[in-house]
Amino acid sequence: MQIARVALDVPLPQLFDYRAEGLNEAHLGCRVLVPFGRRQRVAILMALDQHSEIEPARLKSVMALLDEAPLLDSGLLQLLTFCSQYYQYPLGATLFTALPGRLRQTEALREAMPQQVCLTPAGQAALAALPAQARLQRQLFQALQQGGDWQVLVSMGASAPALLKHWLTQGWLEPVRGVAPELSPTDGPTLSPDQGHAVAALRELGAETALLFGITGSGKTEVYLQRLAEVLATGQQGLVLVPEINLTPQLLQRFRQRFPTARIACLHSEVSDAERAREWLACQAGERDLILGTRLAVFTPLPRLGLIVVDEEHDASYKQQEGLRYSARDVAVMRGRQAGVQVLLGSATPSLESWHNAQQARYRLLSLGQRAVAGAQLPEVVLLDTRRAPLRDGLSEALLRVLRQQLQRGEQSLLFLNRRGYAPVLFCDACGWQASCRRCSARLVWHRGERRLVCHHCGWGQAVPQHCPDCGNQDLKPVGSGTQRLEAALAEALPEARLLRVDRDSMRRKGSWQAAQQQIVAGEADILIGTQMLAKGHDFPNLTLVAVVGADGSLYSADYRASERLFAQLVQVAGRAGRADKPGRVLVQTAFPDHPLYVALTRHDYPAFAAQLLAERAQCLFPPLAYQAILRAEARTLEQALQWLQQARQLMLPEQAADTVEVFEPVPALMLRVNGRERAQLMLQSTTRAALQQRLRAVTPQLYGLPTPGVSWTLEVDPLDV
Ligand SMILES: Nc1ncnc2c1ncn2[C@@H]1O[C@H](COP(=O)(O)OP(=O)(O)OP(=O)(O)O)[C@@H](O)[C@H]1O
Ligand SMILES: [Zn+2]
Repeated sequence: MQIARVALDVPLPQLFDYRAEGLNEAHLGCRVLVPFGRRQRVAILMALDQHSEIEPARLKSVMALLDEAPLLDSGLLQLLTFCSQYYQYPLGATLFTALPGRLRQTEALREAMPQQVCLTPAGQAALAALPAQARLQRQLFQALQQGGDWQVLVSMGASAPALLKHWLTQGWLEPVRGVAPELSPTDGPTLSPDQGHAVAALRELGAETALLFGITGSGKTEVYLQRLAEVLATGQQGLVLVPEINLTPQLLQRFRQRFPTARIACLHSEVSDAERAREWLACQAGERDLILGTRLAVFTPLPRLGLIVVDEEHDASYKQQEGLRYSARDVAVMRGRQAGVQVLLGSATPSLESWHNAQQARYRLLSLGQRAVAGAQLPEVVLLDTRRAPLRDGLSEALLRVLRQQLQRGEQSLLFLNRRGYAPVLFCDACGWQASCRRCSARLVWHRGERRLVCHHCGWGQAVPQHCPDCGNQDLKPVGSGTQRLEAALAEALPEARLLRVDRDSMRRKGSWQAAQQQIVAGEADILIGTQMLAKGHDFPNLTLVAVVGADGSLYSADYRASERLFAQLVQVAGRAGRADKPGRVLVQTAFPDHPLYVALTRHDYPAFAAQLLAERAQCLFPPLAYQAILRAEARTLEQALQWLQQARQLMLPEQAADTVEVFEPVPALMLRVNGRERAQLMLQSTTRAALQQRLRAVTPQLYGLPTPGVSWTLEVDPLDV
């Protein structure tokens, strides 16, 4: 009896056995339909076997084979199997994460058909002697002599679809791998010496990983374009990953302009399900040359892959925060290694992980030290000491003065504050009451426009109370500033300025961000007020001043990654100033002007700052000098969560004292309550990745066996937020 071992999209770590006749090795990676519980489900065929642990009487049968050719080729299966093991996430759920939503269901079958087919030699032989009365078959055979469009062929007769599918399964037809059009990229600018050196080095490097460290505006994108042109010219596919917020129409435009004849797939969160499935299949059929996408695009099937680029490789959005908690950057590096293609990571502020790898010569380091546009300089960074300057609504008089000068000169300014809403705290100074969320251990943020208090963690909200619910005091005070408050204060102080606020609240409607960008480029706004949405990757030529306010809060955070992030953020936002011919300036309002982070910022010295952070991490044994995994549990009460983690810890403890994996005590999470559930976590840590992986592999399967009344748990490898 033949057994099919299949992967299902369920939160269980094993594969499932079914009886299956008529399947063979060529079907591995195809989808099949199987009964599961009371339902039918789509599964992926992973292995064929003659034996099963399940008694024959209890084995159910595969109901149908859904694909003619594997949906996941052996390379992707290998990559996803690795991800499942590395991230300790069930294989089935991992595979289904990689599939576009449509292809996880049976309905998508029509779309899974090839676009173009042609006869194989076997097909030529088998169909040459068709009897005269088989009219439709003869017509199809005739039409197929030149190869044919699937949609046209299936419409030739009522039974044409069935016939063609049958011929496909017989191996008489095969999908036509799209023939790449003549690729003639338009010319880019003459490369700067740094850029030229980087491109030459990458050409020599072969299938390794390189870190392109280039200051903002140094022309990293130009280096990617150059390398992609070379790769595409040899008929290979290029995969470019960017953070969600950077995948703008402008960026796509830049790629289209350079590669006018290339077939470009654009995969991001606003692409519809149907579109995503279509593009995915087109990539798989080799009918796309260039793939521009966000995190999830790292799993796109690419039979002719020749280069992977990860732009802004330090960006936190490459990390998936639910389900399969993968880092798309790390998966890209792994994919490159498995597929034997080069991976190019780029950033002005590399993650310490990548920087460390480059220092250790695991990655090849390439640097761009100058701005690309002739004459463009890095902006001067000036610290505004607020210790002696009173702030009104978060703004100092010195800052207002500079903003006024900017207005007179007709140049744009950007005010950066990474906190939306009006004020982060609503406070009663009679009794000390603060508005806080009922379901989270978080304060409610006052959104003045909507007259509401909103929790930024769970979304719960309420109307702003007229008086203090504890003591009745009517004089409730907003404490601290969000973007809305800055906007209101500026409207009062500089009534003649045209203000534009850019944050997740003001840009909620689809298309509004795009409209705002056009407005900025057209010079229809004088002062931009924004969160990190405004910080990244944009080129606004008339923007000459960036002012940073309210950044001090992240300097002394409990999260050891906070200062790495703040630095990256400030370099990014500072990099928006003076990108064209006018020089730019950056002002930072701070009460800690001697802090090493700000000092490094004024000197534009990422390497010095990185060296200092790495020294600190080495001292405390934090990543990248150690490897971590976090086991999180949540329940109605903290007690339950901690208890479950205690049991888990017993399983996880090392058997020998010499073991290098540390398993810490469970502790309450920094944000204890979210959405009415209480959370706790325990950390595993080791100085070697292999030891940590080995321990996780040994114990994770047992976690599924622990009793979990009311407790839900997740395991995260290489967590970014601890
Ligand atoms: N060799 C060159 N000669 C002239 N202009 C160039 C050259 N390379 C890039 N540029 C221009 O310089 C500007 C910045 O380049 P690019 O966007 O590639 O930089 P980047 O390093 O990716 O920037 P950032 O990381 O700050 O977003 C762009 O307007 C680009 O067209
Ligand atoms: Zn909440």
